[in-house]
Amino acid sequence: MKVAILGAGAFGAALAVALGREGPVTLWGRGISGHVAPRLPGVDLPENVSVTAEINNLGVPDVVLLALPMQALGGFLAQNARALRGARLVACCKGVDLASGLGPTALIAQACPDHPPAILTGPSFAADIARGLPTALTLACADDALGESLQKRLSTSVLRLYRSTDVVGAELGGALKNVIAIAAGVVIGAGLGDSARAALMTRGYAEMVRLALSFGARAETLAGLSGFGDLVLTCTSEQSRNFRFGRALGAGQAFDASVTVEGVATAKAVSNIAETKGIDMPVASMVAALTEGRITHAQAIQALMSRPLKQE
Ligand SMILES: NC(=O)C1=CN([C@@H]2O[C@H](COP(=O)(O)OP(=O)(O)OC[C@H]3O[C@@H](n4cnc5c(N)ncnc54)[C@H](OP(=O)(O)O)[C@@H]3O)[C@@H](O)[C@H]2O)C=CC1
Ligand SMILES: O=C(CO)COP(=O)(O)O
Repeated sequence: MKVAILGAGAFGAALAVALGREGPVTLWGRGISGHVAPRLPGVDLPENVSVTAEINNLGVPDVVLLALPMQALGGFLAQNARALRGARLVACCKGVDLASGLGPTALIAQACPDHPPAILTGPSFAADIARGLPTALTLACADDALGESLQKRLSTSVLRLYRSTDVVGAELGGALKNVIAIAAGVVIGAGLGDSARAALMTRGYAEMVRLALSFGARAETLAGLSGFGDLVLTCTSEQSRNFRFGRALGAGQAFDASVTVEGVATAKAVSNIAETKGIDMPVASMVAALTEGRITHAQAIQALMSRPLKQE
Protein backbone atom coordinates (compact mmCIF):
# COMPACT_ATOMS: atom_id res chain seq x y z
CA MET A 1 0.00 0.00 0.00
CA LYS A 2 1.30 3.43 -0.99
CA VAL A 3 0.87 5.85 1.91
CA ALA A 4 0.49 9.64 1.81
CA ILE A 5 0.23 11.88 4.87
CA LEU A 6 -1.45 15.27 4.52
CA GLY A 7 -0.44 17.88 7.06
CA ALA A 8 3.23 18.34 7.94
CA GLY A 9 2.62 19.54 11.48
CA ALA A 10 3.94 17.67 14.51
CA PHE A 11 1.60 14.68 14.18
CA GLY A 12 1.79 14.26 10.40
CA ALA A 13 5.58 14.43 10.50
CA ALA A 14 5.77 11.98 13.44
CA LEU A 15 3.60 9.48 11.55
CA ALA A 16 5.83 9.97 8.51
CA VAL A 17 8.88 9.16 10.63
CA ALA A 18 7.23 6.01 12.04
CA LEU A 19 5.81 4.74 8.75
CA GLY A 20 8.80 5.89 6.71
CA ARG A 21 10.92 3.41 8.68
CA GLU A 22 8.79 0.63 7.12
CA GLY A 23 8.38 1.81 3.52
CA PRO A 24 7.90 4.77 1.17
CA VAL A 25 5.69 7.61 2.39
CA THR A 26 4.77 10.96 0.83
CA LEU A 27 4.34 13.84 3.27
CA TRP A 28 2.36 16.85 2.02
CA GLY A 29 2.43 20.19 3.83
CA ARG A 30 1.29 23.59 2.67
CA GLY A 31 4.26 25.75 1.81
CA ILE A 32 6.73 23.13 3.01
CA SER A 33 10.20 23.08 1.46
CA GLY A 34 13.20 20.84 2.03
CA HIS A 35 13.37 17.43 3.69
CA VAL A 36 12.43 18.72 7.13
CA ALA A 37 9.63 18.63 9.71
CA PRO A 38 9.30 22.28 10.80
CA ARG A 39 7.02 21.51 13.78
CA LEU A 40 9.26 18.71 15.06
CA PRO A 41 12.59 20.46 15.54
CA GLY A 42 15.56 18.14 15.79
CA VAL A 43 13.77 15.20 14.17
CA ASP A 44 15.19 13.84 10.89
CA LEU A 45 12.78 12.45 8.31
CA PRO A 46 13.83 9.02 7.00
CA GLU A 47 15.02 8.84 3.37
CA ASN A 48 11.88 6.87 2.53
CA VAL A 49 9.80 10.00 3.17
CA SER A 50 9.36 12.30 0.20
CA VAL A 51 8.13 15.78 1.04
CA THR A 52 5.96 17.92 -1.22
CA ALA A 53 3.93 21.13 -1.10
CA GLU A 54 2.06 20.20 -4.28
CA ILE A 55 -1.10 18.19 -3.63
CA ASN A 56 -1.16 16.92 -7.21
CA ASN A 57 2.25 15.27 -6.64
CA LEU A 58 0.84 12.56 -4.38
CA GLY A 59 0.66 10.05 -7.22
CA VAL A 60 -2.06 7.49 -6.57
CA PRO A 61 -1.80 6.59 -2.88
CA ASP A 62 -3.84 3.64 -1.56
CA VAL A 63 -4.00 5.16 1.91
CA VAL A 64 -4.11 8.84 2.85
CA LEU A 65 -3.74 9.97 6.48
CA LEU A 66 -5.26 13.39 7.14
CA ALA A 67 -3.25 14.97 9.98
CA LEU A 68 -4.61 18.51 9.76
CA PRO A 69 -6.07 20.57 12.60
CA MET A 70 -9.78 19.84 12.96
CA GLN A 71 -10.99 23.34 12.11
CA ALA A 72 -8.92 23.30 8.87
CA LEU A 73 -10.19 19.92 7.63
CA GLY A 74 -13.52 21.03 6.09
CA GLY A 75 -11.95 23.82 4.03
CA PHE A 76 -9.08 21.55 2.96
CA LEU A 77 -11.48 18.85 1.75
CA ALA A 78 -13.64 21.38 -0.09
CA GLN A 79 -10.57 22.42 -2.09
CA ASN A 80 -8.74 19.12 -2.49
CA ALA A 81 -11.23 16.23 -2.51
CA ARG A 82 -10.42 15.51 -6.18
CA ALA A 83 -6.79 14.73 -5.39
CA LEU A 84 -7.94 12.08 -2.88
CA ARG A 85 -10.22 10.14 -5.19
CA GLY A 86 -10.08 6.37 -4.78
CA ALA A 87 -7.81 6.41 -1.72
CA ARG A 88 -8.68 4.92 1.67
CA LEU A 89 -8.83 7.92 3.98
CA VAL A 90 -7.82 7.91 7.63
CA ALA A 91 -8.62 10.92 9.83
CA CYS A 92 -5.84 11.70 12.30
CA CYS A 93 -7.35 14.81 13.86
CA LYS A 94 -9.14 15.23 17.17
CA GLY A 95 -12.12 17.51 17.46
CA VAL A 96 -15.56 18.56 16.28
CA ASP A 97 -15.94 21.01 13.41
CA LEU A 98 -17.43 24.21 14.77
CA ALA A 99 -19.08 25.23 11.50
CA SER A 100 -20.98 21.98 10.93
CA GLY A 101 -20.97 20.20 14.30
CA LEU A 102 -19.51 17.14 12.53
CA GLY A 103 -16.53 15.00 13.43
CA PRO A 104 -13.65 14.34 11.02
CA THR A 105 -14.98 11.09 9.53
CA ALA A 106 -18.38 12.63 8.72
CA LEU A 107 -16.65 15.53 6.96
CA ILE A 108 -14.49 13.09 5.00
CA ALA A 109 -17.45 10.86 4.10
CA GLN A 110 -19.33 13.89 2.72
CA ALA A 111 -16.42 15.09 0.58
CA CYS A 112 -14.97 11.72 -0.49
CA PRO A 113 -17.65 9.01 -0.52
CA ASP A 114 -15.58 6.27 -2.29
CA HIS A 115 -14.68 4.30 0.86
CA PRO A 116 -15.85 4.40 4.49
CA PRO A 117 -13.37 6.64 6.34
CA ALA A 118 -11.29 5.40 9.25
CA ILE A 119 -9.91 7.27 12.24
CA LEU A 120 -6.56 6.82 13.96
CA THR A 121 -6.65 8.21 17.48
CA GLY A 122 -5.41 7.50 20.99
CA PRO A 123 -2.74 8.44 23.52
CA SER A 124 0.29 9.41 21.46
CA PHE A 125 2.39 12.54 21.58
CA ALA A 126 4.01 13.31 18.24
CA ALA A 127 7.41 13.70 19.90
CA ASP A 128 7.14 10.21 21.47
CA ILE A 129 6.19 8.61 18.14
CA ALA A 130 9.00 10.40 16.34
CA ARG A 131 11.50 9.13 18.93
CA GLY A 132 10.33 5.57 18.30
CA LEU A 133 8.88 5.16 21.80
CA PRO A 134 6.19 2.45 22.14
CA THR A 135 2.67 3.74 21.46
CA ALA A 136 -0.78 2.10 21.20
CA LEU A 137 -3.68 3.69 19.32
CA THR A 138 -7.17 2.85 18.10
CA LEU A 139 -7.85 2.41 14.39
CA ALA A 140 -11.62 2.57 13.91
CA CYS A 141 -13.43 1.86 10.65
CA ALA A 142 -17.07 0.84 10.11
CA ASP A 143 -15.93 -1.65 7.43
CA ASP A 144 -14.00 -4.17 9.52
CA ALA A 145 -12.22 -5.79 6.55
CA LEU A 146 -10.91 -2.39 5.47
CA GLY A 147 -10.07 -1.61 9.11
CA GLU A 148 -8.06 -4.83 9.34
CA SER A 149 -6.04 -4.07 6.22
CA LEU A 150 -5.31 -0.54 7.52
CA GLN A 151 -4.42 -1.92 10.94
CA LYS A 152 -1.86 -4.26 9.35
CA ARG A 153 -0.42 -1.59 7.06
CA LEU A 154 -0.12 1.14 9.67
CA SER A 155 1.13 -0.91 12.64
CA THR A 156 4.87 -1.05 13.25
CA SER A 157 7.00 -2.74 15.89
CA VAL A 158 6.52 0.30 18.16
CA LEU A 159 3.18 1.69 16.91
CA ARG A 160 0.58 -0.86 17.98
CA LEU A 161 -2.92 -0.36 16.55
CA TYR A 162 -6.02 -1.88 18.11
CA ARG A 163 -9.01 -2.19 15.77
CA SER A 164 -12.62 -1.08 16.32
CA THR A 165 -15.73 -0.54 14.24
CA ASP A 166 -17.00 2.15 16.63
CA VAL A 167 -15.93 5.18 14.64
CA VAL A 168 -18.11 7.70 16.46
CA GLY A 169 -16.97 6.45 19.87
CA ALA A 170 -13.29 6.65 18.90
CA GLU A 171 -13.54 10.11 17.42
CA LEU A 172 -15.66 11.58 20.22
CA GLY A 173 -13.23 10.20 22.81
CA GLY A 174 -10.34 11.95 21.06
CA ALA A 175 -12.29 15.17 20.63
CA LEU A 176 -13.69 15.43 24.15
CA LYS A 177 -10.54 14.53 26.07
CA ASN A 178 -8.97 17.77 24.82
CA VAL A 179 -11.81 19.79 26.36
CA ILE A 180 -11.41 18.04 29.71
CA ALA A 181 -7.62 18.51 29.49
CA ILE A 182 -8.09 22.28 29.25
CA ALA A 183 -10.24 22.11 32.39
CA ALA A 184 -7.61 19.96 34.14
CA GLY A 185 -4.99 22.55 33.21
CA VAL A 186 -7.16 25.33 34.67
CA VAL A 187 -7.45 23.40 37.94
CA ILE A 188 -3.67 22.99 38.18
CA GLY A 189 -2.93 26.55 37.00
CA ALA A 190 -5.31 27.94 39.61
CA GLY A 191 -3.48 25.97 42.32
CA LEU A 192 -6.44 23.73 43.23
CA GLY A 193 -4.35 20.57 43.48
CA ASP A 194 -4.17 16.99 42.22
CA SER A 195 -7.27 15.79 44.10
CA ALA A 196 -9.40 18.39 42.31
CA ARG A 197 -7.85 17.35 38.99
CA ALA A 198 -8.75 13.70 39.62
CA ALA A 199 -12.34 14.71 40.44
CA LEU A 200 -12.52 16.86 37.32
CA MET A 201 -11.15 14.07 35.09
CA THR A 202 -13.64 11.57 36.52
CA ARG A 203 -16.65 13.86 36.13
CA GLY A 204 -15.33 14.92 32.73
CA TYR A 205 -15.13 11.28 31.69
CA ALA A 206 -18.77 10.81 32.80
CA GLU A 207 -19.89 13.56 30.44
CA MET A 208 -17.72 12.24 27.60
CA VAL A 209 -19.54 8.92 27.93
CA ARG A 210 -22.96 10.62 28.15
CA LEU A 211 -22.48 12.52 24.92
CA ALA A 212 -20.88 9.63 23.05
CA LEU A 213 -23.65 7.18 24.02
CA SER A 214 -26.22 9.66 22.69
CA PHE A 215 -24.52 9.29 19.28
CA GLY A 216 -24.68 5.49 19.44
CA ALA A 217 -21.10 4.95 20.60
CA ARG A 218 -20.21 1.91 22.73
CA ALA A 219 -19.23 2.51 26.36
CA GLU A 220 -16.23 0.18 26.04
CA THR A 221 -14.78 2.38 23.29
CA LEU A 222 -14.79 5.32 25.68
CA ALA A 223 -13.05 3.12 28.26
CA GLY A 224 -10.34 2.29 25.72
CA LEU A 225 -7.26 3.99 24.28
CA SER A 226 -9.14 6.65 22.32
CA GLY A 227 -11.17 7.75 25.37
CA PHE A 228 -9.91 6.98 28.85
CA GLY A 229 -6.35 6.34 27.64
CA ASP A 230 -5.99 9.67 25.90
CA LEU A 231 -7.87 11.50 28.67
CA VAL A 232 -5.32 10.33 31.24
CA LEU A 233 -2.36 11.22 29.02
CA THR A 234 -3.60 14.66 28.08
CA CYS A 235 -4.82 15.72 31.53
CA THR A 236 -1.59 14.72 33.27
CA SER A 237 1.28 15.48 30.90
CA GLU A 238 3.24 18.67 30.48
CA GLN A 239 3.62 17.70 26.82
CA SER A 240 -0.06 18.38 26.14
CA ARG A 241 -0.83 21.70 24.50
CA ASN A 242 -4.44 21.57 25.71
CA PHE A 243 -3.31 21.01 29.29
CA ARG A 244 -0.68 23.79 29.08
CA PHE A 245 -3.22 26.19 27.56
CA GLY A 246 -5.65 25.50 30.42
CA ARG A 247 -2.89 25.87 32.98
CA ALA A 248 -1.99 29.29 31.59
CA LEU A 249 -5.67 30.27 31.69
CA GLY A 250 -5.96 29.14 35.31
CA ALA A 251 -2.81 31.04 36.27
CA GLY A 252 -3.90 34.18 34.42
CA GLN A 253 -0.94 33.95 32.04
CA ALA A 254 -0.75 34.57 28.29
CA PHE A 255 -0.48 31.64 25.86
CA ASP A 256 1.07 31.58 22.37
CA ALA A 257 -1.89 31.91 19.96
CA SER A 258 -0.01 30.08 17.17
CA VAL A 259 -0.08 26.78 19.12
CA THR A 260 -2.75 24.27 18.04
CA VAL A 261 -5.20 23.84 20.95
CA GLU A 262 -8.00 21.69 19.55
CA GLY A 263 -10.13 21.73 22.72
CA VAL A 264 -11.08 25.42 22.41
CA ALA A 265 -13.28 25.19 19.29
CA THR A 266 -14.41 21.70 20.25
CA ALA A 267 -15.66 22.91 23.66
CA LYS A 268 -17.86 25.41 21.86
CA ALA A 269 -19.05 22.87 19.27
CA VAL A 270 -19.93 20.19 21.85
CA SER A 271 -21.61 22.70 24.16
CA ASN A 272 -23.89 23.67 21.27
CA ILE A 273 -24.60 20.00 20.53
CA ALA A 274 -25.20 19.18 24.20
CA GLU A 275 -27.63 22.06 24.53
CA THR A 276 -29.55 21.00 21.41
CA LYS A 277 -29.70 17.40 22.61
CA GLY A 278 -30.49 18.32 26.22
CA ILE A 279 -27.38 16.54 27.55
CA ASP A 280 -25.75 17.72 30.76
CA MET A 281 -22.10 18.64 30.04
CA PRO A 282 -21.11 21.08 32.77
CA VAL A 283 -17.34 20.82 32.29
CA ALA A 284 -17.46 21.36 28.52
CA SER A 285 -19.88 24.28 28.99
CA MET A 286 -17.55 25.87 31.55
CA VAL A 287 -14.56 25.46 29.24
CA ALA A 288 -16.50 27.09 26.40
CA ALA A 289 -17.59 29.99 28.64
CA LEU A 290 -14.07 30.42 30.06
CA THR A 291 -12.29 30.38 26.72
CA GLU A 292 -14.81 32.85 25.29
CA GLY A 293 -14.16 35.12 28.29
CA ARG A 294 -17.77 34.95 29.49
CA ILE A 295 -16.73 33.85 32.99
CA THR A 296 -13.60 33.78 35.12
CA HIS A 297 -12.04 30.52 36.29
CA ALA A 298 -13.09 31.36 39.85
CA GLN A 299 -16.71 31.65 38.67
CA ALA A 300 -16.39 28.39 36.69
CA ILE A 301 -15.13 26.48 39.73
CA GLN A 302 -17.77 28.03 41.98
CA ALA A 303 -20.49 27.05 39.47
CA LEU A 304 -19.21 23.44 39.23
CA MET A 305 -18.96 23.07 43.02
CA SER A 306 -22.40 24.53 43.72
CA ARG A 307 -24.36 22.26 41.38
CA PRO A 308 -27.14 20.28 43.11
CA LEU A 309 -25.84 17.25 45.00
CA LYS A 310 -26.59 14.05 43.10
CA GLN A 311 -25.92 10.33 42.90
CA GLU A 312 -22.65 9.33 41.25
N1 LIG B 1 0.84 16.76 18.16
C1 LIG B 1 0.41 15.63 18.74
O1 LIG B 1 1.06 15.11 19.67
C2 LIG B 1 -0.83 14.97 18.24
C3 LIG B 1 -1.74 15.63 17.43
N2 LIG B 1 -2.89 14.99 17.03
C4 LIG B 1 -3.86 15.69 16.21
O2 LIG B 1 -3.31 15.96 14.93
C5 LIG B 1 -3.96 17.09 14.37
C6 LIG B 1 -2.87 18.01 13.84
O3 LIG B 1 -2.15 18.47 14.96
P1 LIG B 1 -0.60 18.77 14.95
O4 LIG B 1 0.11 18.10 13.84
O5 LIG B 1 -0.10 18.52 16.32
O6 LIG B 1 -0.64 20.35 14.68
P2 LIG B 1 0.56 21.33 14.45
O7 LIG B 1 0.16 22.61 15.07
O8 LIG B 1 1.86 20.74 14.83
O9 LIG B 1 0.58 21.52 12.87
C7 LIG B 1 -0.55 21.89 12.16
C8 LIG B 1 -0.19 21.72 10.69
O10 LIG B 1 -1.39 21.90 9.92
C9 LIG B 1 -1.10 22.85 8.90
N3 LIG B 1 -2.32 23.55 8.56
C10 LIG B 1 -3.06 24.39 9.32
N4 LIG B 1 -4.12 24.82 8.63
C11 LIG B 1 -4.03 24.26 7.41
C12 LIG B 1 -4.83 24.34 6.24
N5 LIG B 1 -5.93 25.10 6.19
N6 LIG B 1 -4.45 23.65 5.14
C13 LIG B 1 -3.35 22.91 5.18
N7 LIG B 1 -2.54 22.78 6.25
C14 LIG B 1 -2.90 23.46 7.35
C15 LIG B 1 -0.05 23.76 9.50
O11 LIG B 1 0.61 24.44 8.48
P3 LIG B 1 1.36 25.82 8.77
O12 LIG B 1 2.60 25.46 9.53
O13 LIG B 1 1.58 26.35 7.40
O14 LIG B 1 0.40 26.65 9.60
C16 LIG B 1 0.82 22.74 10.23
O15 LIG B 1 1.71 22.11 9.34
C17 LIG B 1 -4.79 17.72 15.50
O16 LIG B 1 -6.15 17.41 15.32
C18 LIG B 1 -4.25 17.06 16.75
O17 LIG B 1 -5.23 16.93 17.78
C19 LIG B 1 -3.14 13.72 17.37
C20 LIG B 1 -2.28 13.01 18.16
C21 LIG B 1 -1.06 13.59 18.66
O1 LIG C 1 -3.67 14.22 21.33
C1 LIG C 1 -2.59 14.28 21.87
C2 LIG C 1 -1.99 13.15 22.59
O2 LIG C 1 -2.68 11.96 22.40
C3 LIG C 1 -1.86 15.56 21.86
O3 LIG C 1 -2.42 16.38 22.81
P1 LIG C 1 -2.29 17.97 22.72
O4 LIG C 1 -2.95 18.38 21.42
O5 LIG C 1 -2.98 18.47 23.92
O6 LIG C 1 -0.82 18.29 22.71
